[in-house]
Formats: sequence, C-alpha cells, structure tokens
Amino acid sequence: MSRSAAGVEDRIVAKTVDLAEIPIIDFSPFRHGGEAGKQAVAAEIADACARIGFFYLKGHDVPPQVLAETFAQSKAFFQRPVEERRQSAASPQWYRGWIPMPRREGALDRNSRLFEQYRIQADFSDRPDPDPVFDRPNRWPEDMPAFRAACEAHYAAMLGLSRDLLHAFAIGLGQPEDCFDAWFDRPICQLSLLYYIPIPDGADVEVSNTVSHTDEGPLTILAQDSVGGLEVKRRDGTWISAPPVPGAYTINIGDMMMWWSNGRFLSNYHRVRNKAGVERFSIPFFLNPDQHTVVAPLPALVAQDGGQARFDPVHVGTHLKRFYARLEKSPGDFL
Ligand SMILES: O=C(O)CCC(=O)C(=O)O
Ligand SMILES: [Fe+2]
Repeated sequence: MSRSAAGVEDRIVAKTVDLAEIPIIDFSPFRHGGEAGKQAVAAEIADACARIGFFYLKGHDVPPQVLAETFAQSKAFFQRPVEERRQSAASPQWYRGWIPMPRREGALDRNSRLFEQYRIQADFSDRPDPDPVFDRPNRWPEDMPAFRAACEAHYAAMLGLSRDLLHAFAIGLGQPEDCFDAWFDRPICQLSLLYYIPIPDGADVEVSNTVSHTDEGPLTILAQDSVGGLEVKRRDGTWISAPPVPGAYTINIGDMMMWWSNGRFLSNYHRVRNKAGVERFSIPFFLNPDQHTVVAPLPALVAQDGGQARFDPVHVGTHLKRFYARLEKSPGDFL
C-alpha cells in the first residue's frame, strides 16, 4: 500500500517556527553593542549551532529593498519562456547561469529534484592564473540588466554579512575574532536563485523537492519567500519545519564550519518539501573559503579535545570540484 499524502511526515509542514528549536537572534548588539553585545550574540549563535546548526537572524542591516528587488528579478526570470531561460543556461563546463529541472522519468520520489536554479558565483576571471572551474565570468540574461544589478547587490550584501558572522562564530568558539579572516581573501561564494514547483497533490509522502543534504561550505544565508517548506533534522532524527520569519534570514552552518569547530557545531541535514500548492522562491548564499585553503579542525580546539582531531584536513578547491563533478553527473541536469 502506498503511503498517503496525509501521512505522518506531512504534519511537520508548519507555518510557525518552534523557537525552542531554531532561535531568532538579533544581530544588532553584535555590531552596535560593544564587547558585551558581541559576546552575548556570539554565545547565542554558538548554542544554536551546537544544538541544531540553524538559526534566524534579524537586525542584520541588509536593506529590505536589496532582497525585494532580487526576488522580483528572480520571479521575472523564471516566468520567461523556456527558450529565453535557456539563453543563459549553465553547462557542465561552465557551471553558472540557469540550471533546469532534471527530466522526469517514472514516479516522483525523494530524489526527483523539483526545482530550477540560477547560479551566480564569485568572478575572479581577471586573475593572472584563472582556474578553469572557479574563475569564470557569470552568465547573465543579456536583456535583463536589472537582474544582474540586483544579484550583484545582493551578493555584495551577503558577503559583507558573512564576514561579520565569521567573527561571531570565532568568538562563539572561544577564538580570536579574526581567526577565519585569512582564508576569505577571494572566497568562492555562490548565490543561487531557486524556483520550486509545488509537489503535486496525492504524491507519495516521501516526495521532496530537494534531497536531504548538508551544505558543503562554512555558512549558508538563506532568504525564503512566504511559502515555506524548508525542513531541518533534529539531533534525534525527527524533522521539523523551518518556515520563513519575516525580515530575518535563515542561517545554517555547513560541513566546513563543523570541521573547523572539531564537531562542536553541527552541519545539519535539511530538505525542501513544497506542499503549499503554489510556487516557492528562495535565495541561498553559500560562503566558501579561498580556493587553496585547507580546512582542518582549529588547533586550539583540538588541544582542548585532548589532541584528537575528529576530521581530516580538506583542500577547498579539490573538495568543491569533486562536489561540482557529482552534480554534473546527475542525469538530465542539462537540457
Ligand atoms: O530553498 C531552501 O529553503 C533551501 C535550499 C538549500 O538547502 C540549498 O540550496 O542547499
Ligand atoms: Fe542546503
């Protein structure tokens, strides 16, 4: 018997956030509240990262119009006919631009990937020794100059916020505020505009728009529209909703921050199930270190843990190239 859409897991599609699980943290004391403000915010962030790896951030000082304009441009782009979207398509050799949904074969399941995306990355193509994967110019829809302007403004705002958040993570780990800074000179960041179709009524309860995954880099700053559908795994293995909180970003740490913290912080599993019956838009910004950074547990934390490093060192560029190669192999990813 197939499980019905009204199965147990469906009940977790909640519209309100459980603040005991995922706290809303006000960032303004970190910037404007002196040393005590910094310590207090860093402690709240560290607590959330240790428990669940997710928190909401308000008081971030990102002007609301930066986000509103990027959402407006994203909607305008995804509403275009497919022939127009395809004009700025990514390819396995040029992983920037529009990435369609995989072609569907058979019934939907938890791996169906029910979303399209537009991927924008750092552009270091002016380097004397440009890397063929990382240092490419972005693709832009040529007849939508406002699209490019909005994405670039949003990217810059997210990069600025990430740099401050790195300071908060450092303090929360009991380390000097600038302990991560040297690894973020030319960070390989990515801004994705995501467009999720609704999961059809009556689909198996396992059907999900994205697979359950952790993020690769140290930090993801996510803007959600009002639809909801993001779900986060608790340490006991059950799923909870992480619905949008107006005016706040949804923030999670990824694998590299877990490695640096020697496991104090959790890079947590999450997924999207859009059961709202309408389209959903979201905009994650993925922070990654410089290409040649080697991420390994911070020595001071390893010393506190009796000399035991829980994770092996990882070279960022090699790791991300392997990750991109996996994405490229997914059948049907490119039209
Ligand atoms: O769209 C979302 O809410 C989350 C997206 C996500 O997890 C990802 O792109 O890694
Ligand atoms: Fe993610």
